[in-house]
Amino acid sequence: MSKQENKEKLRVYEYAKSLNMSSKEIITILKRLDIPVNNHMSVMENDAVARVEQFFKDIKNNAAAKREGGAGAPVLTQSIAKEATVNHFTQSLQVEAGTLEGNRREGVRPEQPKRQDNHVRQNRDGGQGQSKNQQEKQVSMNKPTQNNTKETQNRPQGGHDSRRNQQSTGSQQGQHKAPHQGGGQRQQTSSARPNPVQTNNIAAKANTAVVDTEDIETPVKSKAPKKPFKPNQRGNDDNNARINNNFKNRGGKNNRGGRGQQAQPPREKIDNTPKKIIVRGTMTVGETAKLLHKDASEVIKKLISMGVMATINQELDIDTILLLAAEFGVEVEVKIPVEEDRFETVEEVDNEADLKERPPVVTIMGHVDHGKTTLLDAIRSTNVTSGEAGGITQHIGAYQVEINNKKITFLDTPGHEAFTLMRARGAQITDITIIVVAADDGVMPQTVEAISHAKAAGVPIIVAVNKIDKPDADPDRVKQELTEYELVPEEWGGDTIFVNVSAKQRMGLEELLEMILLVAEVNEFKANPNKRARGTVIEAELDKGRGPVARVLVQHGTLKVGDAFVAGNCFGRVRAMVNDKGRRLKEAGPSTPVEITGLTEVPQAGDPFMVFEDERKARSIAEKRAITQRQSELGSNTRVTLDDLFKHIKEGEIKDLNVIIKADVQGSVEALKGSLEKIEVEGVRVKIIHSGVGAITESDIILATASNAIVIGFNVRPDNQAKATAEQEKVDVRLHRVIYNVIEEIEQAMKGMLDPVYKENVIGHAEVRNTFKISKVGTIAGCMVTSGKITRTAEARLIRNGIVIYEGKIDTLKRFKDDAKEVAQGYECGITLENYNDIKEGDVIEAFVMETVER
Ligand SMILES: Nc1nc2c(ncn2[C@@H]2O[C@H](COP(=O)(O)OP(=O)(O)OP(=O)(O)O)[C@@H](O)[C@H]2O)c(=O)[nH]1
Repeated sequence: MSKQENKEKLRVYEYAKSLNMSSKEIITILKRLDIPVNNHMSVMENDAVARVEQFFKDIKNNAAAKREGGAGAPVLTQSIAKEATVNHFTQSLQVEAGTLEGNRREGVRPEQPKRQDNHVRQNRDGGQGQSKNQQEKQVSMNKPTQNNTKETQNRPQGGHDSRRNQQSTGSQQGQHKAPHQGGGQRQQTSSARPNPVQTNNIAAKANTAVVDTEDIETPVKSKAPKKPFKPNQRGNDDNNARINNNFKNRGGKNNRGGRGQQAQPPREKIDNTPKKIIVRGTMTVGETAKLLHKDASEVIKKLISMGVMATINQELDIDTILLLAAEFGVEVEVKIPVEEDRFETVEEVDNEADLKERPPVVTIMGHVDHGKTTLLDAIRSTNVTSGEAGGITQHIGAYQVEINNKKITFLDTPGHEAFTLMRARGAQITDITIIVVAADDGVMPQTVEAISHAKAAGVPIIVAVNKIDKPDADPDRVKQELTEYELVPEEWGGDTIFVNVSAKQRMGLEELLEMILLVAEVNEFKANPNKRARGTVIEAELDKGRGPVARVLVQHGTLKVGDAFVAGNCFGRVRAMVNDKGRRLKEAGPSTPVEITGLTEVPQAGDPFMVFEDERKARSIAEKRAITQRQSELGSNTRVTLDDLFKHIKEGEIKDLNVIIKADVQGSVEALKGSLEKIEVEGVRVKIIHSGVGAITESDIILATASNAIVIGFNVRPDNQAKATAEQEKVDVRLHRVIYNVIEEIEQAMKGMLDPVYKENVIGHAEVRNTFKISKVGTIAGCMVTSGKITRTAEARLIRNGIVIYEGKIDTLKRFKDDAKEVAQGYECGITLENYNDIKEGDVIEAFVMETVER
């Protein structure tokens, strides 16, 4: 048999290791199954493996049958039944182990290996003349080690199958006759291993009749043997736990008397199995065993009986842990830790059945003086007179009105800056936007901005054409103008709702409110009121009398007085809660704006808000958030820039490149829009989220921040405020004067080919003093370096009478006969130019390098 073949055989110790069992156990099973086996080095035939596996299956089925027999019994009873099966199995192993050991001691071997094998083996083991038993015992002292585990881990489960297959193709004859032949490198490593035998451990081992030959190949010292063995001592680590268990399974010290024929029942073990464990995620078998107060081997056996072949370091998923714990009769509480300090990112999925309709949250936006504030006031007062009586209207950042027994929440701060600032802070609180356009003024720059902001946020738009009471009001003109921005009225075949109103005369307000309800109905805004509250801070301030005050929009769940909460980096407990009518509330459900007191500090508008179980928890989360924020402020920006655009595209983070265009004239805006929208690279397109004429303003930058956009300025510059904000928010602003350059830059960036900008750097000059023509080499210029230096890798230009007559690379650079990397000023050198020979005395060679410049 060749060495190669030998290596490919599956041996008992390898198979045992793959199951995280000892060779001894496998040998015992093999014998029990009447399969001829000598020792750990015996080759496992296909058939043998199959039969051992069948043996395990039988045990499993047996256990399952027992379980079924006891169906209906509580888990604990079932697991006891199961335990009995395993114990039975262990006991039978013990009996056989005892017999085997007895045989060994008497020098009886089931099958004597060839004498030569022994000889080979002894030589391999260092030729120390030890008897086989001794060697095995000593080897077993070098008990489980990380290497051992690693080996087990590295070998894929069922890895022996492949070996088995290989075996079947090779010669199978004589395997039993010469089990020790070959052995390969691993065996040799074992011989090189120091053998720090601990006498007391030898004694322990001898007593316990353990011959864990599986570790023969582990060339690592083990810590385990250093500890004197105590039968019931639990190992400090899983490896130790396994060793101890091995000892226990074989009877331990107390088995001394019965060694040979009889196995004593296992020592009575104090059952310290916990009633309940808390699981916070996947765990390894070893970790699970520790948590269950079990030996790893016990857990592994249990897993085998459940049909799971696992090694000590194998990860168990939560489902398996749950089943396993049930097998041991242990209750499990699964607590998956969420990143609570980033609670705004945690999406809570509610059952459809728990979701209840909630009032829509509406923001009013539009151009200056088009009547936003007047409209908000009109709606509020309309409702106060027609709706709830009493209460002093409070400004709490938002208010609710009721129409047709349905509520609508209006955010009190009109304007898209506030809206987008909120959005930039991650708060999505608006469900519907109302764009107010004065009928006498028409669409103005901020109208367009407002539309862009609403669209970027993906919020439905209702157009309120205001000031229709004015004599020069022309609502149709407004409709006409808005078609350019894809806001087409329904009567013209579009899907945008237009309502004519007069905020001042309070005309059309009811219709506007009804339309809001209609849009809300279509969009089905819902939330689960029966859970802890989550929302957003709309405003906050420090009140002289009441301390920090936050106006909060509850978005999910119900906020109650007494609730502990986190708002941004602040925390508190709801001391008092007031609504927009000045009424004290005990509870506030979804879409309700409330003013709360009980904070320790003042949060910021747009901060996320969430209730936690107690104030201590809230405090710790707020503190963590403060630290994280400080770190992220120090850290790098995550905004899209053209320079890292390709990376984002590649990583699939970007599907659209959001762009804001500002130009000097409308014509340029249109030209740029048209060309940029045509660009498509790898499925990524340019999306113009806003465009306009005029300087780049802070509002543009805020929109870019909220929408992760880049800003292109064409013949315009950012104003000072915008510049400062762009720098602070790290928004990529590109300024251009040539349309072609804009398009090329964007296209290249999307293709990941944004070429670095190069700058030429002249590093030196050399004057040609002589020329030599050499066949096959060409013209060598004998030069004197007159300034700087000439380097071998530089590019060169040949200058004759001030005119560049050639530009190319330096081919060779020599000092005398030797190649030189560089030659400095004042030294002579020989230079040849790549593919150029027409060099004349008096020419000047200018050396330069191209350097990349940071953009
Ligand atoms: N005739 C008439 N005037 C109106 C109407 N609505 C608002 N106005 C007037 O238009 C002017 C501007 O109204 P505001 O409500 O302050 O407009 P705004 O959009 O809130 O303005 P900013 O807060 O500056 O952005 C005021 O003088 C209002 O009285 C209306 O329906 N009809």
